[in-house]
Amino acid sequence: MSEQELKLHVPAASRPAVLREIKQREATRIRLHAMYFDTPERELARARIAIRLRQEGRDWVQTLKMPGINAITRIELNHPRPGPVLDLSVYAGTEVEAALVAVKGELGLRYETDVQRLLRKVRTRYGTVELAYDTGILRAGALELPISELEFELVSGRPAAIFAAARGWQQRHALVLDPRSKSERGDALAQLAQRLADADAIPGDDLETRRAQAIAQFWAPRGAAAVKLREDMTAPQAMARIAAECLDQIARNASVLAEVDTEDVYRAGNSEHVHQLRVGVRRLRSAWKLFDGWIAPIPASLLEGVRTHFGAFGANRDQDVLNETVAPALMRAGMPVIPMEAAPPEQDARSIAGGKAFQGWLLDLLEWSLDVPAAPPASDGQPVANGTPSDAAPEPAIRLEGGVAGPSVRPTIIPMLAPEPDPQRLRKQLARRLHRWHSKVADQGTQFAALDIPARHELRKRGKRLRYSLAFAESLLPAARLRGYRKLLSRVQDILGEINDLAVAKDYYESCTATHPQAWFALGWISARLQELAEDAQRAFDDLAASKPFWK
Ligand SMILES: O=P(O)(O)OP(=O)(O)OP(=O)(O)O
Repeated sequence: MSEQELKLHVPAASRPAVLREIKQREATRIRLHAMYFDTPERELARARIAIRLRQEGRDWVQTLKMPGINAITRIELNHPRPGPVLDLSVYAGTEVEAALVAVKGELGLRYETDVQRLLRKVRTRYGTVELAYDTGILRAGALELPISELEFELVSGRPAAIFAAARGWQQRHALVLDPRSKSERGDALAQLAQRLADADAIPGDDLETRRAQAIAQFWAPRGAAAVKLREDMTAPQAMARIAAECLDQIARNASVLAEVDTEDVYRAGNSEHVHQLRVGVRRLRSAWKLFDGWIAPIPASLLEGVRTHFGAFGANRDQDVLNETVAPALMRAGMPVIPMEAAPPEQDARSIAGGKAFQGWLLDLLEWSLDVPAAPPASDGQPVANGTPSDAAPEPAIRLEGGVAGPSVRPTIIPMLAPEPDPQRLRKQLARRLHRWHSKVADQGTQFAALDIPARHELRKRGKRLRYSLAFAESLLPAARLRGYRKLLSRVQDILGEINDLAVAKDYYESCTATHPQAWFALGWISARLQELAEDAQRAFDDLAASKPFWK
């Protein structure tokens, strides 16, 4: 059995209004106390399995959950139990038997949840959704985290029903998408409890620092993860897989920035989360370009949202780079202190990340990514590129035409068998496009010294797009050739990145020379460094242009 569900965090300020709205219609209240099990080595969590025993009112239910085919689907096996007795024999002969037989360690209680759940059904035109508003505690050892979330589970109809319901609640109450299940949070909390216990066990006066490091690790930024594509995937399927990965990176960093676990207690979000969120957005935009023409055009609202939000986070990022990278380098080089801060960006990262506009965009993106539409057939009747709409009628194999004026009716004959798709189509398409992109970057790059600033900026963006896209296609391309190429490309990117940071800093220091003459020091230093970097960039591009082809 599988469940389709979306979860939104309810910030403290929104709780009274959410509660009021839930109670407007008849709602059922139930107390849920769940115990989750794993081995000391976290073998179940590593296999992405969660097993719990839960007291639901008076009943006991044993549940196993695993990830399903997409971000909102999970496989769920439920077994009523007479009491708090975990019975693994119920999984004999099921799809999880092999995974459980492989578990070596002894299962034990690892973390618990204690939740008050309010349940209510909502009907939308796409189907019925059950709302569950959970408030309570997640506990692992001596550590606790609050639970405050609204879940939307599909009861009947299409997944669009989940989004139709969730969108309204999200916009009315400023809710925040949180991709983590309770079990994922619980497992991470249990690991933190263990790390803190380990830190305490080692004597030394840096105990506080070690504890602080362990705590910060719990909310560590979510970097880019590898994507595995299969040769037999269609372009929309491949795009969906890539989009899921990018969205996860964006949403997880955003939820830390929105302080979903830490409101008013501890500041978990920092500049690295902003950076990684933006990396996620850039990867997504690169993928959109990579699949351009092979999938249906990206909806205008998604494109517009990406521009606005990326820009807003970008202003925060620029300031972070200035404060954390460029200014310290200038101080090291001897610049006298400038007693002035750059003006803060219009909106800080935390309020953008938790804001209704950005969170609404995330929901739209999630819904789109679950079922990426294929490219519409071109006017000649052929699907564009890799677009193979599954529900479209097959193209006619024979057209009967005749008569001077042409027949009034054109009968269509559908072939008995659809033509066999090329099993390597996706790989070939990707290799061809990446090759083209490489040629363009290499051609422009070898002229680097002669390019003006906007052209260099454009080239940097192309380089990034190529790098992220290569990473997406990596599982289908020859690994050994790719390794060398990737190194050359990231060398180019590092240099261009520094050039970009300095260009931003230059604008800032130029703006303050009148009031702070020390800024002249910064400008002199920056221009000398930019000169060096331009020479490095030229060399790096020449090496890239001379590299062995990665696409063959
Ligand atoms: O009640 P469920 O089965 O939806 O499960 P949950 O206690 O909400 O946990 P999760 O965050 O894993 O869906």
